Amino acid sequence: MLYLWIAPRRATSVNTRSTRLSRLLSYGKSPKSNTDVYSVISIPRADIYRFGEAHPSPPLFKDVEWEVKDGQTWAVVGPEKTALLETLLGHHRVAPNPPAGLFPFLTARTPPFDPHDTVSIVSFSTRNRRPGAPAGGAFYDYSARYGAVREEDRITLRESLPSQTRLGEEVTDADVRGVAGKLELEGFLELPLVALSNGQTRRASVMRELLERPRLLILDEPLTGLDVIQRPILLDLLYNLHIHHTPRILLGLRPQDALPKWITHLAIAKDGTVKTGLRDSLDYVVASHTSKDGTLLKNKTQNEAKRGKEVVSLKGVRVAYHDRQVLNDINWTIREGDRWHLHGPNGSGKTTLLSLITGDHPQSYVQKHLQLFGQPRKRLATAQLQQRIGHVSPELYNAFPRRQPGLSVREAIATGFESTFSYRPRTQAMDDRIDELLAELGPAAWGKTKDAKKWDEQPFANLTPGEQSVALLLRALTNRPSLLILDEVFAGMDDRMVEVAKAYLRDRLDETQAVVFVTHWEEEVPWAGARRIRLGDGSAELMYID
Ligand SMILES: Nc1ncnc2c1ncn2[C@@H]1O[C@H](COP(=O)(O)OP(=O)(O)OP(=O)(O)O)[C@@H](O)[C@H]1O
Repeated sequence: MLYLWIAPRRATSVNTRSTRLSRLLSYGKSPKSNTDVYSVISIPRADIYRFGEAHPSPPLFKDVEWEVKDGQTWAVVGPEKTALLETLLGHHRVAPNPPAGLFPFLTARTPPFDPHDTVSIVSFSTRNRRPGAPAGGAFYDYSARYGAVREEDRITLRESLPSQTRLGEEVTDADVRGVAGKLELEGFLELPLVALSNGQTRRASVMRELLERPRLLILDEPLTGLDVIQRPILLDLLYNLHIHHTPRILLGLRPQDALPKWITHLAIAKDGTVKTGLRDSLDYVVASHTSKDGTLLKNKTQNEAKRGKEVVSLKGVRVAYHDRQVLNDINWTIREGDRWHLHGPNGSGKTTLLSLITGDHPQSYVQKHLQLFGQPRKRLATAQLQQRIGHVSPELYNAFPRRQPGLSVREAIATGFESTFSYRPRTQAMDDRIDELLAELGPAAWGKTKDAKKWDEQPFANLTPGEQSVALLLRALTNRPSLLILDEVFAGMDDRMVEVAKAYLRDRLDETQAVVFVTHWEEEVPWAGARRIRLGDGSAELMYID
């Protein structure tokens, strides 16, 4: 067993504790001196196995030697980083068991802390079920946030916060305001959770964990979905928390995440090994994800004079919730063959704007000018509209059904033909199209040769998060839709999957297909000459590069 110690609940007064929580979360204090320097993480030399797998099955990692000392700042990187982080959470077996426990700083103290109570993870690589979503993996209606909020979705951010820490201490209003302020969430505390944007939701998850006051907080891919302004704010906050031990922080970073300056050490999990050491002593290069050939769009339809027919036309579009104006007077025309990069800070209204185009937003019916595929939105049934749009988004990813055993990968991809979320019988032509897409974008293309043939037969829910993202991209492509909306489409994918998907989007789409690509990472955009539309302060700014 991984966790050897059970900590007795501590009996310190609630008020003293919560005052201390507020104090420790504040900036500008020097770290407390720590004469008892314990190892934070210790794996002297061990192999790591999946639980339940009999000897002599090959280990997940062989000959791991990893020691994280107080005062060091570590990031875990590499294609197998999530498995290494899972090991810290007790999901895998460490053999032999580290004699002082995996976390000597917790277990070597008197009385010891139980890591179950004091080590937490916020993971954006394996996405969590949205609070309020049905248990058991059934599909839920992610468009609920756009209409009248239902009773069960009414829970606000403030109501979703813990009232007690992991160790039973009270979380006060001052604690909540302190953390909300640092994560720029003060203005959202009274909003229903469903109303929060993707970036706001991610910051809210970090907030919840901080209020629970773990002793070690692991953040897997914390920069996913954050805009360029929020990234340094979050990293600064994490660094300050780390040096004050409130709590200690361990980061899991994606290949394209620049290493924060304050990271001193790396653990690289790759090919069944874990290399550890000072960051400069290891051979680790951040992936650039820029287009390999760097050429501008060859597609002639980017030229204004030769642009194709209108696919979407918006004039004077507005969306407001009570006194909160989210979109104000937006004008935008998308034409056949266009490649758009839609960007803007977290909460600027990107998802809202796209939900008008996909017909998910009830206010799409009341816009003065919203023409889709040459017709007013009102004249198009939503189902008919959605069959012409291939759509990937974090909201759709989270809502996609993951019942066990549920849909197979092939069945999940096939739901794209009718833009549904449940099993539909397939024709031979549909299977042929799926085979074609699998050959170009599936496991054989990103180098997973083992079991590649059977990849599409397994349950969708069993895929890794990156593989699920690939399957949902295939789902969006099945119908050769006139409009593709790709919102954070590469989330969770590894380097190779991203390269393959980018090459496909660059070279294999039909000339007439229009694409709206949403990302906070400029380097993810597959086309060097994409048009740009930026949202901010409720309005839009257009940039054409021809
Ligand atoms: N029902 C609602 N009531 C009040 N505000 C809402 C509601 N729904 C959305 N909002 C607000 O509208 C704003 C725009 O949200 P949206 O999801 O469109 O942002 P975004 O640009 O996609 O953000 P991100 O980059 O974080 O995904 C957010 O500030 C959000 O809190």
